[in-house]
Parts: sequence; C-alpha cells; structure tokens
Amino acid sequence: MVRVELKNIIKAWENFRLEIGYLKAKDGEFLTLLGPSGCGKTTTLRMIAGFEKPDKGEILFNGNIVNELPPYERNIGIVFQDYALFPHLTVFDNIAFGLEIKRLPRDEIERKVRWALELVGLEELENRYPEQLSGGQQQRVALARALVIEPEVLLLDEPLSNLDAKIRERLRSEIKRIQRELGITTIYVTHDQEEAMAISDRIAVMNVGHVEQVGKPLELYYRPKTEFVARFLGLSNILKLKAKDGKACIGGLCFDVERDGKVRVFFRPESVYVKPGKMAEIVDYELLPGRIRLRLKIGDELILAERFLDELPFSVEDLPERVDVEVRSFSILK
Ligand SMILES: Nc1ncnc2c1ncn2[C@@H]1O[C@H](COP(=O)(O)OP(=O)(O)OP(=O)(O)O)[C@@H](O)[C@H]1O
Repeated sequence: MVRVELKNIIKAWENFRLEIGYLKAKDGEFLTLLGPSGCGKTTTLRMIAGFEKPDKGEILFNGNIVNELPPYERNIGIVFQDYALFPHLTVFDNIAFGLEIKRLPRDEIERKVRWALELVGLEELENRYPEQLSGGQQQRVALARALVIEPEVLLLDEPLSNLDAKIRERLRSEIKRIQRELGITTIYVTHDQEEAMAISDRIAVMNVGHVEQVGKPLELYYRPKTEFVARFLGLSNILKLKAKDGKACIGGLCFDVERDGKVRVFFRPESVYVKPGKMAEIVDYELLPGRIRLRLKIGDELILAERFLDELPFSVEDLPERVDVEVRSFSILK
C-alpha cells in the first residue's frame, strides 16, 4: 500500500496558478478532490500520475520523491471520464492490454483478466466490443483495465460524469466496494458534492488554485471552516453576529462562541429544531419528499430549518405562526 503526499506544490500557467502546501492520501485511503470547474483538480491528479510536472515542490509515494518518474513507472491505475477504450479490441483484450505490454505469460494474463472481469461484474461480456456496451459497462471495463495491473494507487478523474443518474449511483457504490476490498489508495476527482460525500473517506475541497479544507465528509459538512466550503457542500445558514462575553445572540437564539467581536456563525437547516413558541416567525415553507423546509425570521435575519415531517411537533395543516428555535450543531467560520 502507498501513501501519497504533495508538498509545497506550485504549478502555474499564464492564467492559472495552483498552490498546495500539503496534501496527503493515507495508505488505503479514498481521498476525493472536490471543487468547481477550473479549480485545479485535474491538474493535481495529472501531477500525481506524472503526466504533468510541478514547477516547484515534491510528490512523494511512501516518502520517496517521484517527480522524475514517468507515469508507467509509478505503479498507478487511471480511469478517465471518457472511457478511452480501444474500439477494435474486445473487453477481454482491452483489459489484457497492459499485461501484454508487460509480456506476462498467457496463462497469467488469462487468470488476471478473469479476476478483474469478476471484480467489476463483466464475466459474461468478455467477447463484446466497446460499441456493443452501455456507458456504465464501458466504464467498468476501464476500471478493470486500471485494476488488472494491480496498481498501488488508483486515480479516477470524474469517472461517472458521462453516465445517467441511476447508473452513476450504482457504479459509485461499486467503486467504493472494490476500493475497500482491495484496500488500494485512491484519489478521485469530482465536482459533485453528493458523490464526494457518498464515496470518500476524506475530501479535499478545492477553490481556484488551492485546497480550502480537508476532512471527513460529515466533518466538512457540519463544521466547515470557510464560507466557500459551507456553501459548496449544501444549504447553509450564515449569521453575521457580534459576540459579547463569549456569546453571540439574535432574537433570543444564542451561540456559545467563546470569543468576542464579529463572528460568522454557520449551521445547516437540518440542525435547526423547532417547537411552538415565540422566537421566530414562520415566513413561508416548502414541502419536500418526507420533509418540510421552513423559512424563519429571527431578529432581522432569515434562516432555513429543515425537518422530517414525522418528527415535527405540529402538523403541516396546522403550522403555528411562531416557533422557538434550537440549533444543535454549528461552527464559526474564518
Ligand atoms: N496545459 C495547460 N495550459 C494552460 N492552462 C491549463 C492547462 N491545463 C489546465 N489549465 C488551466 O488550469 C486551470 C485548472 O484546470 P483543471 O483542469 O485542473 O481544473 P478542474 O478543477 O479539473 O476543472 P474541470 O472540472 O473543469 O476539469 C484551468 O483554468 C485551465 O484552463
């Protein structure tokens, strides 16, 4: 297994500069680079793969600098967004290709390809050509082809973005299963926050040219450090308040912020609990499958609350005009 580290990386083009002070994928970890289009995810992955050289800084595998190693000497498997299969080769031969280049004996190639076919559930389709496969099946072939060489690091660049929603969900849980089964260090690029939350051990959220925050999915979701991370991962409440004696209050709702002066208090709509009372006015609401999203006015600010219908302390037909509000999880933004 391999630990991948990036240290003091700088990569600049005319109109873009990427700087990463330190980033690590631990042994066997599933690390996702998540961020909007153009923030530098692919460039980061390409440097790890060896297709691109950093202007400055080091890329290390298990503590050894690999900057000068070409991709084929880094022991990596790569899956791209466009499956990039050979159209004139069968599924079997597409997967066998990398092993044939290594001139492995025929029976070993057979054995390894069958193992990879089984891993991705394509045993029945080994004689088909890529054009005879669905997008999801083609991406499975690409995955099998990346894994058959038994790489120490698996790199995936938006592997699911050309597939429709249902297949995407199925394939993502399969990628996760295979990754766990093999315990292979994996670095995954996506701009889809739900996908990143579902699949990752840890996520590095990137914003133009840098990493904003690294953490476990729920840690980033509930305790983002910056407004960018908060907003990128979902619906946010952000209140700009003035704290005194360690408390920041608005309309009777107080947060223990353990500092004084201006603070930005962040919380998710799901962290807001309501019950009949006086603190906030229900301005309007929206029904979602099984849930209700309430817009509340507290002091002179609007906040969102989201609750499952079956845990509301009143019925939707009989919403009170005002409610008391409790926020059970919040963080202070930088
Ligand atoms: N070879 C290159 N020459 C010049 N600029 C480049 C080159 N490769 C990438 N860039 C620029 O670097 C920036 C980051 O690109 P990159 O592909 O890493 O972003 P990304 O986060 O992966 O975006 P996307 O999700 O759209 O692929 C972009 O502004 C891009 O135009």
